[in-house]
Amino acid sequence: MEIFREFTFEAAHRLPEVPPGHKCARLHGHSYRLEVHVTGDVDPHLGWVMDFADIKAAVRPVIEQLDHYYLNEVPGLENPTSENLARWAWDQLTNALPLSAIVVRETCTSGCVYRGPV
Ligand SMILES: Nc1nc2c(c(=O)[nH]1)N=C([C@H](O)[C@H](O)COP(=O)(O)OP(=O)(O)OP(=O)(O)O)CN2
Ligand SMILES: [Zn+2]
Repeated sequence: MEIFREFTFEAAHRLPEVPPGHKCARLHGHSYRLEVHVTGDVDPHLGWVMDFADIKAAVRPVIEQLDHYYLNEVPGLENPTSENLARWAWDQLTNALPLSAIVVRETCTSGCVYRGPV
């Protein structure tokens, strides 16, 4: 079964590789939403895959690197698209959690789903 927990953070970014005149080349910010999905068997006694609190504890140091930062200055996020942010978050968390997906939402209508390297 798959469970998830959602986190939010505020951050600024610009996209350095977009064509000249693209609006996203300009400095701007988002109220990001990061969903961390983990997978596993449901423990028959506890009735859960994992305590949501354990997901929160694992993700906290990741959010602390992002919240109220200029993402372009975070090592590994020099081109902070949703896609690169999802991959970066996966790499940060893959040793701590049995990940199945990372979902990044930049806005209410735009985002990406990363299910790990294939
Ligand atoms: N595939 C991607 N496309 C875009 C990304 C991205 O990370 N991956 N990022 C951006 C910008 O960060 C932009 O701020 C967000 O995009 P967009 O959905 O266009 O945001 P708007 O709220 O401005 O959308 P409108 O509906 O046009 O108002 C761009 N593309
Ligand atoms: Zn943006």
